[in-house]
Amino acid sequence: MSKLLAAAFSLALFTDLVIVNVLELVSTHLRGKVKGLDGEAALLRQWIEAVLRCSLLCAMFYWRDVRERLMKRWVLTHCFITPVYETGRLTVFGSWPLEKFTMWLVGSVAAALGCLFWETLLPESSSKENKQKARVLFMRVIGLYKPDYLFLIGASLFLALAVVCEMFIPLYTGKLIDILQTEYNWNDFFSAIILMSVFSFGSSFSTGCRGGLFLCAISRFICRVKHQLFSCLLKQEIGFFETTKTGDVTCRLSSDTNLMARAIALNVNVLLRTLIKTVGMLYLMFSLSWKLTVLTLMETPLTGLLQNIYDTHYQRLSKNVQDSIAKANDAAAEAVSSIRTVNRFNAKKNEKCRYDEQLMDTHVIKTKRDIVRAVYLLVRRLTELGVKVAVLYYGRLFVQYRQMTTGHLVSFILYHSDLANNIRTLIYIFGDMLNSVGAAGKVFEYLDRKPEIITDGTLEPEELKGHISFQNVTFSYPTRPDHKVLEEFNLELKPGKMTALVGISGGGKSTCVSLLQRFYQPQKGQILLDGQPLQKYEHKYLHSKVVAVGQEPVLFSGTVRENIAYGLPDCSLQRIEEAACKANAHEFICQLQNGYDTDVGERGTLLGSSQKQRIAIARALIRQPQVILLDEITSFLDPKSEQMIQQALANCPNQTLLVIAHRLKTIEKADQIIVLDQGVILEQGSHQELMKKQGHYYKLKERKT
Ligand SMILES: Nc1ncnc2c1ncn2[C@@H]1O[C@H](COP(=O)(O)OP(=O)(O)OP(=O)(O)O)[C@@H](O)[C@H]1O
Repeated sequence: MSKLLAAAFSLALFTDLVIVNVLELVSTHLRGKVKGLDGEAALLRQWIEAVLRCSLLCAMFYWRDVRERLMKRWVLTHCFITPVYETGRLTVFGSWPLEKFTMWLVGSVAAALGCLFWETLLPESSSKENKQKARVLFMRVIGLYKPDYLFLIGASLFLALAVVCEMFIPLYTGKLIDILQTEYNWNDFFSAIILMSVFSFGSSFSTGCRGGLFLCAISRFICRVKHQLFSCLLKQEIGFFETTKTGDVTCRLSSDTNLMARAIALNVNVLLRTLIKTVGMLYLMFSLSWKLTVLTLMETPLTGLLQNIYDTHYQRLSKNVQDSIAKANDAAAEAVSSIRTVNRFNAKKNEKCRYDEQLMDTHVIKTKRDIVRAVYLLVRRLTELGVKVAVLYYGRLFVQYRQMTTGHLVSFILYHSDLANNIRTLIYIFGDMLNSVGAAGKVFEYLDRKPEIITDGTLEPEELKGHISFQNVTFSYPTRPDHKVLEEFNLELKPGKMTALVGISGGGKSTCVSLLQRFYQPQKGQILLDGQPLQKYEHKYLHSKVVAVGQEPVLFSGTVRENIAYGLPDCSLQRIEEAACKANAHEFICQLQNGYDTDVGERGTLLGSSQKQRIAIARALIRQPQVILLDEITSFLDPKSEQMIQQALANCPNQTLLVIAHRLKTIEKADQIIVLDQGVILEQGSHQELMKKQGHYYKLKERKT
């Protein structure tokens, strides 16, 4: 593509050179002599020539795609740069022409640089699709701001007022200088002072009001969006959280929602202020001296190009610095968390070296980043200085030739120092707004996401037997779609009976429990509860009738009472105590310092494993479930604690129990034992039957004892 572009560029350049020569010959032939570039007639001829060259080049080359549009931009600039320059030069300086072909060459280079500048500065402009997307997102964010429109309108009005007041201050400073230079009368002096004070007060007052209103709107917006986003996230299926990194989710909730709010409120605020100020200042500067204004504007493209190049490099290096710091932190954290292993292998020196290397890496990248910043600042300051010197030089000349007063020059200089900052802000804010809109895109992605597991079931029968049957279930996890954990799997859990799932690790036992809780949806087949597919049951009802207790139950920081009644806000203490009694937990809870009001600590760290398990069982039993799923709940317990849990389970004789256990001793009393391997049932029967058979169960039992 770039080769094609270079060829097209060279061909166009060559063709143009030919056209220019032919036009020159024709013109010489018609007039009989070569005309210089001075004078209005020559200027008119240049404009006509430019139109002719441009039309001929456009007719010869047919430009379609983005890159070729770049050529079109170049041809337009290339053809018209000379007449535009000449028009400006003749108006400002009178006469001072360049030689014809030097001018052509300068024009070509300037046009190429201009196009390059455009491409580098505004690369997004070439992608219509991106622009369209950004616009749609922008409008959606505006829509979300609807409840805060009053705040935003008020803030915008104050903003406009503040900017207008601010703009007049330099003008009156200049006026004051002019008044002081002449034989002034006190009236003029005082009225100028009063006006300046009014503008200063108006500007500060409006800025304060504007800031307050904007911040209020932003804060309300962020709260609303975070609430919506969090509700949407909670509705998503478990598979979503497995395929999405936790960091991504928290990032959407924290920084992206903030960025999104900034996209409209703060950025629009800054954009509006800078835009009004820039336009107003340009107007006032033009009225003070249009020649000096044109001179100062020459700095703009250069500043833009510089800022863009700097931003690209600085952002890349900043990201590298962040990555490198993260690596250094990881190295330190790993060494500290595994300090026993480090000591055991006497690897302190190695760890020190590893950490030092990472620190050195960070230092090198940081130095590179700082050099880039220093060079940028140097070039920027030099450019600013150059323009300032030019403004002062020409300003002095204009004052000398009485084309402007000293006061006007002072006002102009005050505006000029602000103008450069404003233009830089305008360039920066454009990129920042696209970034923020990008963040909004990510937030909307989550807000719009429909959970893959639909929870619109309505069945809520008063009586439930707890008869479960897996019918030809085929399932693979969303993170590993090619690995079938269950294939054409069939299983029956009889009501009021205890079924035990045993087998070697990875056989698919816990997967059955997850499917019964509807954490995932099987790809094929169905799971029936009392003859009805699980999805037909009302979501909350299902989760109160089918409950699970895991190997390491998670308790939340709060009291014992809050943990048992988790998710049941209006539960009475009597119900809580009943559940605790059934779970064999009441006794130990009463012995705790504050009984049911004892704090369990973060994730229940203040309780022992068996105590946590029994609270988790109480939390399950309080819902009066009909199906209880127990996934290796006694694995880590000592025999006494295990016995307590067994007693607790004996208190639920009418429930359907599905027990997963590695300690086969705990499930000997089960009504049926199922041996599972690679998602396939190898054997099933009672303990006695399976022992008699001397098959897989027998071997497992032998291995474990
Ligand atoms: N969330 C998950 N995402 C992807 N694969 C998973 C996930 N959970 C389990 N697996 C895989 O599914 C298969 C069955 O796992 P499962 O946990 O159901 O077996 P298990 O019999 O309960 O094993 P264990 O006794 O070790 O708990 C294994 O190959 C496992 O690696």
